[in-house]
Amino acid sequence: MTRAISLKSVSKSYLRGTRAVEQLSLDIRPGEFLVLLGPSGCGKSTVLRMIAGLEEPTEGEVYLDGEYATDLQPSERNMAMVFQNFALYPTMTSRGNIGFPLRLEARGEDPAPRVDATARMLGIQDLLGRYPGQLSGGERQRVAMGRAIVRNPSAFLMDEPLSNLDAKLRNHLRAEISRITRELGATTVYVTHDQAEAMSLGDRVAVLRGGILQQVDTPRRVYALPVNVFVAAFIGTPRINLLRGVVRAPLDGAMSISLGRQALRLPEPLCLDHQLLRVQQGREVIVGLRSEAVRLAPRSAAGPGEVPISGLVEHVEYQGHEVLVHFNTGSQPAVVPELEAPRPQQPGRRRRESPVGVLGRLRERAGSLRAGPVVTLDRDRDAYASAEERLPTDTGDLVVRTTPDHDLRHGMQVPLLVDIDHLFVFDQHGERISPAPEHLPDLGE
Ligand SMILES: Nc1ncnc2c1ncn2[C@@H]1O[C@H](COP(=O)(O)OP(=O)(O)OP(=O)(O)O)[C@@H](O)[C@H]1O
Repeated sequence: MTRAISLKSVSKSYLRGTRAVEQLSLDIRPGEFLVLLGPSGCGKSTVLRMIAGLEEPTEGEVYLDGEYATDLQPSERNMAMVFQNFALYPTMTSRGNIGFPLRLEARGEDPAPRVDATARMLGIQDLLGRYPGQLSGGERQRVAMGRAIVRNPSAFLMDEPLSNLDAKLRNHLRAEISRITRELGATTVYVTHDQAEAMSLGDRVAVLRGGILQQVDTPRRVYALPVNVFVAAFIGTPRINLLRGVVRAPLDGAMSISLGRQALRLPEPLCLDHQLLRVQQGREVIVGLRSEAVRLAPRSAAGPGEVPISGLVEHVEYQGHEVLVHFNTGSQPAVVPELEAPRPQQPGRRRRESPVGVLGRLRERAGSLRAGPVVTLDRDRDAYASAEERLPTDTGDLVVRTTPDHDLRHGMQVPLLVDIDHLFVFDQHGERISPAPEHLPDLGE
């Protein structure tokens, strides 16, 4: 059994006035694996709890299989929840823990056959006689999964179920959760702040920010066509390069986007998306370049759609199979306040004056605006300029992913080719303007 879950303009305010979720509408298809993704405090758990019936929406409605369900008790919804702190009863064996919901639900019925079938599915038959204190973290989480599965629920609601486990186990259980939910065909809503987890698990990913749904789409599409600078920056590792640019569209010359000391000349004939950028002439924009959109190669090697720039090597991060090269291209990074983490420092180099004051103010502003404009360059022009003048630039403004076979050292000037097909342009409010919002290329899905 599986079910459709629909939220219609759902909002939730808590007593002290916190607006945790704002006008959220979402249709989750039967059997779908939907991931709710966003930074801490963006309202993911509140959405999940409203679906479970543990929290009542302040406004809006919940529908299950098309039926009005806002007022249904949690027990009437036939959903199972799995939390990160998989609380098992310490005085019961795994068999007792898994069979517990059945004993409540179907009194007098022998739970053993269903407990055994569930344990087989999870590969934990050998653990049925053990108490929680005799199990590892991963084994305990599997028993907790067993307790959720055994009732044959129509939907699973999972709130960061793997966050207490180490990375290796997390990867392993992630694959298992994916397998089991697909085998059962149950609709699954999974909360995480880990974008890699979201991308690997979800049929679709719903990205939240400040209680507002930003985008819901397949992992491939949220990566390839983020609706705004927040989604672009939240999805993908290393983080997308976001640079401040100005559109130059002279009537009698080639169009380009100036990036401070250098410019990206848009290849001619201009594609439709770039023609549409003409109206931005003279305006500040945010240029988004993923680390794979730039390669280390001379101008002479440029293919169609590749334009040359150059960068000064600031820092080289060896990662074994690949290398992340931090370049200084003389451009100014655009800041996404909620996502800004301290940049790594190079050993032996002193950080210039701390930018905490200005960035702190920007963060406060972003917090008070909640999901308002991400970066308002015009109004914050002075604040941004001063923030950036004081930002440490010794880790570069452009991170490029490459193979380990380049011999790169600090201070080298390196020719780069930017693949303009992978260029994003966002307006001053952080909304994507190129590729144009209505542009939906066939991604072969
Ligand atoms: N019971 C409550 N009373 C008051 N405020 C609450 C309550 N529960 C959550 N909040 C607030 O609502 C907002 C959203 O919280 P929620 O737990 O849904 O976020 P989250 O995205 O799941 O965060 P995390 O990833 O840290 O768990 C936060 O600002 C939080 O402080």
